[in-house]
Amino acid sequence: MILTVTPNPSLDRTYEIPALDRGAVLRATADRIDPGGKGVNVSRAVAAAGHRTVAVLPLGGPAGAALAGLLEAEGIEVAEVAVAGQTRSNISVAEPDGTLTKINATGPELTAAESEALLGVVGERSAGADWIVCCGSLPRGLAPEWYAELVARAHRAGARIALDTSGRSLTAALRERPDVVKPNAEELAQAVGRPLTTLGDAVKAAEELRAGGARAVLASLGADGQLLVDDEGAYFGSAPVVAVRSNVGAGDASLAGFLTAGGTGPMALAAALAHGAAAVQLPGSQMPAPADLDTSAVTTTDAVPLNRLLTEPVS
Ligand SMILES: O=P(O)(O)OC[C@@]1(O)O[C@H](CO)[C@@H](O)[C@@H]1O
Repeated sequence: MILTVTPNPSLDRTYEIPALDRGAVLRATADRIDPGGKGVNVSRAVAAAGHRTVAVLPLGGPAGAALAGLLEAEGIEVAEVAVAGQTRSNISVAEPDGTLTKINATGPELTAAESEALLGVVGERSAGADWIVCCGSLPRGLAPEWYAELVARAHRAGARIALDTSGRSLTAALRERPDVVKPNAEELAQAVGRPLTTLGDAVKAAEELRAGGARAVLASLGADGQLLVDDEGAYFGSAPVVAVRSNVGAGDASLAGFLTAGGTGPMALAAALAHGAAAVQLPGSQMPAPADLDTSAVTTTDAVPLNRLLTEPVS
């Protein structure tokens, strides 16, 4: 079973439009609502692959109720902490050339009691979890060390932890030795405080996160591919994408693929790549089902071309 924790979930609304014209009234050619938040997406991809998952969520107001309803319709068990604030709605505006503009709301402020209740529910639901997957931004009211506390408690309960967050909440959690952290290139650069221009820069940065406490680093590098750095060494891989439709949730789909494929080594990296490539070719934050995956085109290598320039360098 994979238990996901999303402290700041959302209803994700996606509007497809011909072109983003600032200041104009724009008519959408298509729109959709997805249950959202990074851990929620991991649960959706895990469920789509036929594995058991439970999503731990603070939920409040009509958007919170709608989110729970959408997840239940996808067959995902929700472990809810009722909160007084309103669950947020996040907006994506997608253009035909693959450009995506996203507005993420702040979300509710959690009280100290709600924050503790959330940790409590994770503790209650951890029994039998193969992985506890902690994802996304922290809502107001939760200290940057909240994930560190969660990782410490989950390790005491014997579970493996995957963490996908950024900034201070990522760096503060490293000391508790999360089993996998999953930054994107920007988050990796931010964590080490330097630009990344080559694959070698990304490997060095991942090693620095490992020196800080992370046991393994799965880094998504956009169109360049993904990097896995763990005790065995460094692996790099890529998967071709025919046409980008929406990259929202692609990193979450990758993480789900990685974990359901064992959560370690090059086979799991290949699964992460196949899931990420499938997700960007689907609308909104739709998660790929097994039929969407094309594993034949994925390549991985442990001979990482360190001098290769990143197509989207982070400065
Ligand atoms: O504001 P956060 O927590 O950083 O990110 C939230 C979010 O952008 O992440 C998911 C995609 O990864 C979306 O479903 C959701 O809207």
